[in-house]
Amino acid sequence: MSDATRTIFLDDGAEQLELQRFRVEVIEGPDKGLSRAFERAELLLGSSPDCDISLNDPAVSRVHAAIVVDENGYRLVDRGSKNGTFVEGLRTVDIFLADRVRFQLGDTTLQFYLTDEKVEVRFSGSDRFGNMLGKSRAMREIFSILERVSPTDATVLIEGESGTGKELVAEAIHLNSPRKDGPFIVLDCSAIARELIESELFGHVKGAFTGATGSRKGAFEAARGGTLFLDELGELAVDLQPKLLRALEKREIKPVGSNQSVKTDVRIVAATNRNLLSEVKEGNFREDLYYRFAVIRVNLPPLRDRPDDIPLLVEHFLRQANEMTGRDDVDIAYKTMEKLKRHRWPGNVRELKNFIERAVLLTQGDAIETRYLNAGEPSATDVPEAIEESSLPMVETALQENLPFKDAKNRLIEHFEKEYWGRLLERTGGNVSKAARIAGVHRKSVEYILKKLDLTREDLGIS
Ligand SMILES: Nc1ncnc2c1ncn2[C@@H]1O[C@H](COP(=O)(O)OP(=O)(O)OP(=O)(O)O)[C@@H](O)[C@H]1O
Repeated sequence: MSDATRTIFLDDGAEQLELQRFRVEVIEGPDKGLSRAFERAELLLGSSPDCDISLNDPAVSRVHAAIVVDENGYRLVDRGSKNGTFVEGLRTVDIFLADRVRFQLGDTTLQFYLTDEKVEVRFSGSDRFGNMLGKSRAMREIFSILERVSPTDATVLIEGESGTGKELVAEAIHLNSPRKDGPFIVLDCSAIARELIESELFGHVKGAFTGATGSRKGAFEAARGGTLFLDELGELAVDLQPKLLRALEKREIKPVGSNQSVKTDVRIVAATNRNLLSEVKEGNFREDLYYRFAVIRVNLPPLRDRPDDIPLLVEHFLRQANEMTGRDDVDIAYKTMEKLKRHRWPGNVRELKNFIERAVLLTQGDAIETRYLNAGEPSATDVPEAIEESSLPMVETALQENLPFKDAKNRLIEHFEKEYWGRLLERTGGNVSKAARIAGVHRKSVEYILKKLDLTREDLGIS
């Protein structure tokens, strides 16, 4: 056990890690002079703006290495970087750090310092918060924060890549707050036309603009007594930001076209998959508004950084998929689970959930297979030419309609599935069992897919 850290087990099953605050400084390289102190159980170093120490060094990988703290001490762990992590000229994968140790990532040299200040980090004793599951230390640290902040009225900012569970966290905060019997209103700042967003947020009075034939309540009013979840906050137009700031600070709003203020009664939770601090630096997001939101920040790590959560999630989604498809026999082999733990999951938990659902549908035996899993992130060369060509017009339309990426992708997949099953059933003369055999899926799955795609026998020309 290290002198600088120790874990205490608390009565409610929670753990508390006592550690010495530490500092990392760039000694050599493009970011020379950069120095930051931390009191966290894990932090990331790399060239991605989402890393805790973000380096402008082209020889550094996006997520290059991590500093992980536990009761054994402070470890420097290489995260599969291209050019390696070095200590004293030796390439290292996982090494304990002591005060003043220097290490090298790409062309950057950094130094680790322990400060005299002691801090405590808590991990929940539970592997769920609301409908959110997770047993990794990173998630249990987040659950512990959520357990403490949910019952208050504090504004919370949830950050994380697409599919990491931001909306689920927002919902769980609401359901664990005294406002749980009030409304939970979601406003996706990226999905509303620029000229309508002010009225969507604050409402409008009759005649406020052309087409405003009556007055209408906005999201702040609709969420009265409950929680307002502002999704994709980073997409909010800069000229609307001062109005939102005013609404948060004064706790009052002015509907468009009215000069009377109305007192609000909402708890605000916001989410973003952009790094808002970089948006502040780029001038796309107001600094004062950022700090108004950043009082409590919850940063959901990508799934690839918490493989310990995968078995729990897989079992949960497997149960759901078995129920949904009316099958109760599909299971998972140990080796398959290990493969899933190593996969990179660029679409995070959403992708894992979809994968399990698809795998259950397509599996003929009683164990899910990984042959439907891409080995890595899909690249342009993975796309067969014919699909590439036929999907182009849909991509064009989606871009013209400003459709969010997720919706555009789902539309494309749905289109493909309809075409695929339509043509296959045409070939088999409407024989579902034969189509299932050719496609290599269970007959029940085909019936489920047809129902899901809303394809009737008539559409398919089956008599
Ligand atoms: N920890 C978790 N436990 C159980 N289900 C999860 C977890 N995280 C995410 N999910 C599920 O994954 C899917 C995606 O989650 P969610 O929509 O909350 O992600 P998001 O971060 O808001 O995504 P986006 O930024 O694309 O809107 C949902 O079906 C959600 O229920």
